[in-house]
Amino acid sequence: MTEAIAAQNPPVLETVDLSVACHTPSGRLELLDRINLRLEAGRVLGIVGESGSGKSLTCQAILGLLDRAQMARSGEVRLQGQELTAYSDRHMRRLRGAQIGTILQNPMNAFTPLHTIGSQFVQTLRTHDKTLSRRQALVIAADALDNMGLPYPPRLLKQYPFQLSGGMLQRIMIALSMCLQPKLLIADEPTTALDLVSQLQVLRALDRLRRECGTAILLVSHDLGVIAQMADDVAVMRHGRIVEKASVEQLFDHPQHEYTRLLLDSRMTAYHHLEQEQEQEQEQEQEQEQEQEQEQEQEQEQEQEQEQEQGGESNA
Ligand SMILES: Nc1ncnc2c1ncn2[C@@H]1O[C@H](COP(=O)(O)OP(=O)(O)OP(=O)(O)O)[C@@H](O)[C@H]1O
Repeated sequence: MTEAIAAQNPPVLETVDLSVACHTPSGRLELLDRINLRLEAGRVLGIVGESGSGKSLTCQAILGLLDRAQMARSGEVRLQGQELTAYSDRHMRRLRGAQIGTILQNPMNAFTPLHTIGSQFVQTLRTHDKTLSRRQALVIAADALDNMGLPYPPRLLKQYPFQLSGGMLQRIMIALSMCLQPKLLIADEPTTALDLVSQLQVLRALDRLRRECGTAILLVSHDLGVIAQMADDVAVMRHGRIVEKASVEQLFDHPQHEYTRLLLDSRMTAYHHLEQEQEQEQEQEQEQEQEQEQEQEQEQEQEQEQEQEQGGESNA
């Protein structure tokens, strides 16, 4: 009975033993080893791990974006219970955008440089709903930008990608996702290239997407702060494998795997170093201030002495 209910409500994303190998002149190289992930609607699954651990490759394998001449994928990728690995490239292209959204580290790559933001909205929205007129699509686009708190949507729609900041483009991408309401959003280091204020705005936008559209988000980040803030569950990757999976609370409070502890420690150490550096800077500033004060006092004393001497001389 429970199995029947589970089959009726499959997770938005499920990977079963997803593996990727690369053909090299010296032989076959295993890059991803039996990745098993499960992500429900409206939830955020974080993937963390050091550089080269296989986070981006996992995203590409799910999206069907691997270079087939170079890489072999095995295992299963299911979107709401539908197995995707047998889909043609054309079918996958249709699925990406309509049901699977992507937000990548460099938002500039997601836009065509030669077209305005408005044209890109119109093109994308009309690909998914052919009954929409250009004017209707622009109204939807302006609403979506406004809804995302982006300033002056009509002006934004007339601008080209190169005229906008990275944070702005990321939020425009999320606004576009809001229109398409994908079941799954794959966000690979979406805040890495951004300043702190833009990071916060993008994370808030992602949070709205999941709350208001029920989109399930696979969030890759090397920043444990971002994961702690956004994710419900976390998978820790190392050398192409998942070494630990847990709820975000469990992972941060009671990490089980040695490598997870190391990752958490290195973050603490990084913060510790930062704090130490800041303290040292403050101490140096204080010392400089004290030295300046002392110099000023000495100058004042010298001036007073000179005045007294001059006073003494004139009295004499
Ligand atoms: N096209 C490719 N050909 C051969 N090896 C590749 C290719 N793409 C990735 N790899 C290798 O696969 C491994 C995982 O790479 P991946 O980009 O997924 O790491 P990552 O965890 O996303 O790292 P980062 O945080 O630096 O982006 C790395 O060892 C990388 O060198």
